[in-house]
Amino acid sequence: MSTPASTPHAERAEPPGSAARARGLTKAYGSGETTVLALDAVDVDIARRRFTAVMGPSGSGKSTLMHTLAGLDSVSAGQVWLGDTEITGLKERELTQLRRDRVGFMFQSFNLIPTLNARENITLPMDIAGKRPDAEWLEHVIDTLGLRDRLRHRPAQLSGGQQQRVACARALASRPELIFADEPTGNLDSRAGLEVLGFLREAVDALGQTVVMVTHDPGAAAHSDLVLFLADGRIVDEMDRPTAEAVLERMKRFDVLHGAPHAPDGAPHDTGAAPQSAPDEA
Ligand SMILES: Nc1ncnc2c1ncn2[C@@H]1O[C@H](COP(=O)(O)OP(=O)(O)OP(=O)(O)O)[C@@H](O)[C@H]1O
Repeated sequence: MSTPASTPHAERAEPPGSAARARGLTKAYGSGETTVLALDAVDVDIARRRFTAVMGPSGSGKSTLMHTLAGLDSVSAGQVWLGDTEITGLKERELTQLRRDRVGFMFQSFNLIPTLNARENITLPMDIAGKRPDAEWLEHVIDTLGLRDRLRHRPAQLSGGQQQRVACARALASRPELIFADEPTGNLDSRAGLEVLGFLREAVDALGQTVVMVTHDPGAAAHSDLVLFLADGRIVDEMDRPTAEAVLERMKRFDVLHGAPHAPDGAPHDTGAAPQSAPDEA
């Protein structure tokens, strides 16, 4: 692993401020009586070079928040900026180009191409865009993710964790301003999951990237710098320097509020926590 001082990134000065920002971000699905308000006037700032986790009960709007911040989904009202560029109102073509240039994505399914080897998968988005990778940066990402001796392997010849590392390298390869990760450890065993979280952490600490991760796992959220908690389409709380225990306790308060019909073992949680009258409004 490289130290921050030795990275090519370290010399690159970035403007301070937010990597992404939203004001009054509202997303409604459907119309009339069947309208679902997935996001309800959300204000959020995603700080540069930080690892932000997004948590909340099922249906609270986590994926919708990520998709609208990334410009993958339109908004019903409000404004979204990626860096200094307001993306709400951009035409689809401009948006596609902006996403391609400035955003990296990691999803639960790695979406690797089976017939391409690891290196080809990593550079595929840039190849499609007709862009040449920054060679120094690419080699640095490959070494940081420990993929040097796996570059000629095809996905089927790699473990799940290695495949996810390739997906991580692919998200980093174009040196995006912002990486969105949706449940990136969801399909992995705990060891491989920890590896991926370590690499996302490394991407922030050593490579100076900005990461936003949606997760259901308090242990995964504990790798972040800041956890945003969503409930019913609103950011209702946040936690700096989270621990798994503190995040779990906070999540249990949602269970109390929502009746927790589906704990992992099929039984409601016995939280022992006092019911809250209302979540803390941020
Ligand atoms: N395409 C859609 N059409 C209609 N309703 C939708 C659509 N996508 C999401 N919703 C609704 O919007 C709300 C927020 O959904 P979202 O997927 O953002 O929640 P989430 O917190 O990511 O949930 P989970 O943890 O279960 O993945 C939910 O009530 C959901 O049913």
